[in-house]
Amino acid sequence: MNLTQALLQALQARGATEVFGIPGDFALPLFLEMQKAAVLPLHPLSHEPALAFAADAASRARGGLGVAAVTYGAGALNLVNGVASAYAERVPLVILSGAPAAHEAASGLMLHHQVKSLDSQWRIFQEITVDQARLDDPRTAPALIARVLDSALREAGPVYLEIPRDMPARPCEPVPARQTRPVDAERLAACADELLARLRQARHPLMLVGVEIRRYGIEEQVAELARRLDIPVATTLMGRGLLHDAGVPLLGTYLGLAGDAALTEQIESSDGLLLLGAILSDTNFAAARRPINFRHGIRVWQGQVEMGHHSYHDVPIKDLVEALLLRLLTRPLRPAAPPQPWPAPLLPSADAPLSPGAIISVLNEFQQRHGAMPVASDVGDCLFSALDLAPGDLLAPGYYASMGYGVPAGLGLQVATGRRPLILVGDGAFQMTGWELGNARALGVDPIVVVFNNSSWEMLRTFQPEGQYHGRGDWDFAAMAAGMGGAGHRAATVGELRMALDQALQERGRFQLIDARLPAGSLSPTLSRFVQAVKRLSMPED
Ligand SMILES: Cc1ncc(Cc2c([C@H](C)O)sc(CCOP(=O)(O)OP(=O)(O)O)c2C)c(N)n1
Ligand SMILES: [Mg+2]
Repeated sequence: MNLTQALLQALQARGATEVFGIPGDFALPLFLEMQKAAVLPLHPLSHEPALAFAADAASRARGGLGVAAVTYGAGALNLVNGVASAYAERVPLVILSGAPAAHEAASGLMLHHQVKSLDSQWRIFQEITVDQARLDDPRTAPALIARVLDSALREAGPVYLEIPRDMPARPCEPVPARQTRPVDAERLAACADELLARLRQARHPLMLVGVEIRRYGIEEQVAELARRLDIPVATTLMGRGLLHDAGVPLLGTYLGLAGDAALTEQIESSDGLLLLGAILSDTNFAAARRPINFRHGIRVWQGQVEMGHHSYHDVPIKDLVEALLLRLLTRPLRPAAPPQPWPAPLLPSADAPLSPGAIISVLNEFQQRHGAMPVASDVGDCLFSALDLAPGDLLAPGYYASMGYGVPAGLGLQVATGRRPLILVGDGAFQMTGWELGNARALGVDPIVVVFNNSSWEMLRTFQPEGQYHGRGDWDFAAMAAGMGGAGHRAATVGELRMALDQALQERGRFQLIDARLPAGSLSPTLSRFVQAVKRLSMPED
């Protein structure tokens, strides 16, 4: 066995099902050994930012590790934004970067792709990953790989492996199997007992769930916990789509002033708010009608459990939920609530012009007729619109909010799960990474893409109408599809969009690109409310 085979087997054992990559001379030996090993399929894309987004989505959609492989310097540094997104969004991504061989590093010459020093790249990735290792000795490589990959899964974050180009073919021992750290049983018991006591004392307990319950694969257990606690559940913006088919009475998504007023009141007035795996971010809580006093609640995040003025450390969320369930065995289990039928969307008339809201109504009606599809959304008003989609699988960088995520994420989702996705993307974001659709044929995937085309960076114009630089011009995206191996559709009315979606669904084997033409200035209802909320919050109370 060589180092590459050992590495790939360890990745596969920890849930990876593919590698997205773009080689370069410092990574060619690694790519050739990956090809020879044939442990994981190797999927090239066109630009490194897409590698990170595709691997991110693969991990979110199926669980386990996502993997992106690049060359040193120009390749790896092109990946930085996507890795930073995975760090912020808590995604276990593995970056494999080629690097100069030991004798090259010792040559004393400035090497091509080098920045300030040969360690510059290492230092940059230290800042955006939870663990790193340089595999420059086959004797230490197995233990280093095991430690770093286990860090990615334990902390739900990206990790960095630097592989000098004289190492991939070196003989190497297998990588040890995954090790999970023992949890202090006494601390776990004390924490679970106090948490339940606080919930029992509360008159209006409520559970607000976030991304960690997906990252640690505990959605089913959390649904059972909600049933046994017999308390209502809501999701944060980032947690939208969680528990949607878990048979719990979901109240909806908390959006503060930008969301449902009754739900906002119920959450902000709860005297026993259990924040389970949710990040305390502005996207989740900035639009609060009144600041939530988390001291009165319980916050479970990144292995910490905060209650009142004290916290328990090293209490993994998965172990905590299991401990709580064990303490609730005596309570009658409520039968799983039937999934709530999503209200039949009221479709505007067929000749009505499109708006973000109308697009969502058509998509909800389309999915009601043909079955739910997983959704990958980019950042822009398409993401705010997506919050009005019927609850379903939704992948989006709602917190880090980098544009360019949607198309690569949809490709990664279908490669990793085989499920055909709907991709929602603005025209501005499509201009960044939409061209990766040209790889759909080679990847064997055929997503249905809806471009929210308002010829503008409309979110920015909403916040700054006086800006003269928000216009993006009239790009004919439908005409561009054929050149990339897909089918293009253009829709300006509700009827045209509905027909384009039905046609798109009928055709398999080619991606479908629907250029949904939006009148200038049309905003989704949720973004309009969000903008009003942010403006209200930024004006000091008079
Ligand atoms: C990579 C990247 N660059 C810049 C931004 C800032 C930004 C937004 C956020 C605020 O950071 S929203 C937005 C415009 C998006 O345009 P489009 O995709 O057409 O969507 P829409 O027209 O619906 O706004 C930009 C440039 C970003 N989020 N990500
Ligand atoms: Mg736009």
